[in-house]
Amino acid sequence: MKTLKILSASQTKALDAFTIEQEGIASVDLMERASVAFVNWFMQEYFAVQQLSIHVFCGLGNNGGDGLAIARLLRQKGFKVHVFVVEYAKQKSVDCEINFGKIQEITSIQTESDLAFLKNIKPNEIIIDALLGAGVNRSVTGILKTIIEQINVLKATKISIDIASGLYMDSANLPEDVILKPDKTITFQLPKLAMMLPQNQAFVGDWQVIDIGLNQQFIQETKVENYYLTEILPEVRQNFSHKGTYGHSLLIAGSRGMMGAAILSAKACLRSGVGKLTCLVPDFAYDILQISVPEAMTLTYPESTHEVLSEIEIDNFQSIAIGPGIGTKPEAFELLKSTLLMAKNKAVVIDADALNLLGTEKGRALLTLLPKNTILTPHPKEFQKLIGHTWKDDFEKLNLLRAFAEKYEVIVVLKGYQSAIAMPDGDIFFNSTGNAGMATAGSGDVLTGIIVALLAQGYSAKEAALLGVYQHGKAGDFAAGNRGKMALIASDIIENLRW
Ligand SMILES: NC(=O)C1=CN([C@@H]2O[C@H](COP(=O)(O)OP(=O)(O)OC[C@H]3O[C@@H](n4cnc5c(N)ncnc54)[C@H](O)[C@@H]3O)[C@@H](O)[C@H]2O)[C@H](O)CC1
Ligand SMILES: [K+]
Repeated sequence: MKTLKILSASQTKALDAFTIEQEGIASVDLMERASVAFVNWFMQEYFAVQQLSIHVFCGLGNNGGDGLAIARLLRQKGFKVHVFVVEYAKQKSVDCEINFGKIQEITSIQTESDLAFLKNIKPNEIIIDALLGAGVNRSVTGILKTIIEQINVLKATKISIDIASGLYMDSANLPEDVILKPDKTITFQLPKLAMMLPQNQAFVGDWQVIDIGLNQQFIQETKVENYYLTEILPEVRQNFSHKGTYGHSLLIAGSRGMMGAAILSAKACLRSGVGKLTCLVPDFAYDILQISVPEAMTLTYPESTHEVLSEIEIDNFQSIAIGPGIGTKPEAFELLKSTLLMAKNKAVVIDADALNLLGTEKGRALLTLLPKNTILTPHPKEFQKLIGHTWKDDFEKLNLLRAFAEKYEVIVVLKGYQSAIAMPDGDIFFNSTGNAGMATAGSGDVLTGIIVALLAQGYSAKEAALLGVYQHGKAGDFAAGNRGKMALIASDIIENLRW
């Protein structure tokens, strides 16, 4: 498994300082290294547009220093670069001052009347935002606020250095804060927590990490609770294996009008390496299941009663998933309750309607029945129901997610772009795969099928959740590559699973 740690602002500062000390270099040399890394990225991306104007906006701290160094380096490469230094305070940081001294042709901006030139910036030109970086510690005001507001309405491509100016890297901004809205953020060394959260979408754009060679040992030894998951691969399948090696899943899914959910989950499960799958569905759906998913076995229960599970040999199964399409009628509640009572010590996945049922007054009383390390896969609305209230911002949502996983000793996959996967030990992993095409009916049912299959094969709950979410996203990315995000349907995710 490969991850990038997400450090806090103070840890990032300490990493910076440690690298400087350890390598015996001056901080301005680290600034140069970061700027060279940015320019190398920029050359690959924009080499073809060398004749276009680039407008670099610099503040007075080290982010501004980066901007000045980048402007100098881009000019050396032959780009047409205009440099603006916004004099919002009296003093520059030491390294900003040094880079200020190394560059000519700077436009100084002190008042709002200096901003008339902004309207001459054309839509096909590039703006580099080096006004404020990781050092931002208060709401932006005055001339900085005005210039950010005016840059935000320009159509030019905006690229933020390290982080958008005005955005806090590890805490919530005020709703009224003015923050630069970049098309891209090129961040140094490690991703920042702010970049993981939906509320910051407009202030992040597409983000990318560039390596500036900060000290790896320090990163390794730094304790964090947030990670960005960049890769996780399945284990190799053994030559002398048979279907018994890979476990037997029980999938409890489907109801009248929602059998598709059961079928999608079942197919995804079978495409994810499970040895055997049994689907438990209402009696009317027997033929539907048998015809749609011939690889699965089918058990049924009378649609109208909740006396469902008494005949099931629960010990035959290594993993159980419940939820997709089961509906929220009282019978479904009884089905969920009896499943949980039987499933002690089992590897369990809870999704969709099962989450909606748990998210009722009566349902929340069942939370203590969840076997340790149960995997719950809510989207934000379902999670809100589970905890019984909403949150004021995404940072609070993350704290609630962590607290819930710790309290009930479960794993919670909060679905969405960069899904957050919370572990019982308090760690949260953000997924790097997936795309907006996957925001479509049935996508979650597919994820449930994948995860329950991995559990049956003996992956730990943590591995199954991480591997399942990652590969689900990867399949979605292949699918989007084949036919575009808008055309993507949940079945395409199943078709594009590659293990
Ligand atoms: N990560 C690294 O190892 C490296 C980072 N570099 C760059 O350095 C910045 C962080 O620099 P810093 O000087 O700490 O902060 P800023 O430039 O973001 O802030 C400047 C200055 O402004 C003050 N300030 C904070 N908030 C406001 C505000 N709302 N309005 C006005 N002024 C504000 C604050 O007190 C600061 O003193 C990082 O992002 C990277 O771009 C290195 O160059 C390379 C190594
Ligand atoms: K910036």
